[in-house]
Amino acid sequence: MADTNQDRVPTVIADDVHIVYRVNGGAGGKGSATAALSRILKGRKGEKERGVRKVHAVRGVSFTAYRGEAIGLIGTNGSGKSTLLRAIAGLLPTEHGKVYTDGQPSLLGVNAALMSDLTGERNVILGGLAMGMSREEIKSRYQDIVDFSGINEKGDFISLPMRTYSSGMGARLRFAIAAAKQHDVLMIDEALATGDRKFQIRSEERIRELRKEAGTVFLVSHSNKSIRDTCDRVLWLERGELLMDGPTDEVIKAYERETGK
Ligand SMILES: Nc1ncnc2c1ncn2[C@@H]1O[C@H](COP(=O)(O)OP(=O)(O)OP(=O)(O)O)[C@@H](O)[C@H]1O
Repeated sequence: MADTNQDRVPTVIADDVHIVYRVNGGAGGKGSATAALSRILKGRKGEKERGVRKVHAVRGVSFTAYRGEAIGLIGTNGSGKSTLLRAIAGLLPTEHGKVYTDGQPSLLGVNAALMSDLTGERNVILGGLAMGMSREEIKSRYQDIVDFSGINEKGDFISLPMRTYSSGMGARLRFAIAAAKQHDVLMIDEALATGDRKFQIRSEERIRELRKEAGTVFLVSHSNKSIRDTCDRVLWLERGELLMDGPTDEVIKAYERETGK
């Protein structure tokens, strides 16, 4: 983090953000056919009685992220990390509060949709086009993307359909595609956890480069080591609330004390 606010350019401002999921048929037995039938017989009633359950996943989170920062998101399972990232990416509406972003944030999750029946090669092209790269740009970066992914280290896998890849190989290719482009705000959800150690080191290096190129990087990870190696600031979420926001070392130490991890 820079020392003063003066030269810092904000890239993401979250202002009292609340995210609520609505789940149909979430309450015990309410998704069953008999429950549906009894609802029809009873007539239309309030949301709760129709079996819509609300999950308040993010509760009043506020922070400002600046250009050049790499920010880690930590917290135990279900604490709201992925939900917050998806809201920043504009994929989820806020119930209350607002998210302001400078430029288009890109969310890279291990579940990012690539086409499993198409070859790795076709997916590199499609992924590049989906990120707004031109065909020429993709062509000129193609080899770098394949080399970075390491997919071809053990043979010519890039010309095979992606369904033949292991989950780690798929995640590496997704990361390599996303990292080929300079992003204003790049958000990475657990991508590093799926690669092997060699690939993790390579991707951590790339995250550092992306930061230098003036973007902001968010990283969700359960690996405190990955967070320590790549981030200078950490947001700790618990039950949807922001428990701590500060320098990596301070926050991770407090987190480790609390969770014993
Ligand atoms: N699509 C959804 N519909 C309903 N509830 C959801 C949905 N996705 C997440 N949730 C709920 O929102 C809360 C936060 O989930 P989220 O995935 O954001 O947590 P997380 O911190 O990323 O967890 P993890 O570390 O396990 O990946 C949880 O209670 C979860 O059950």
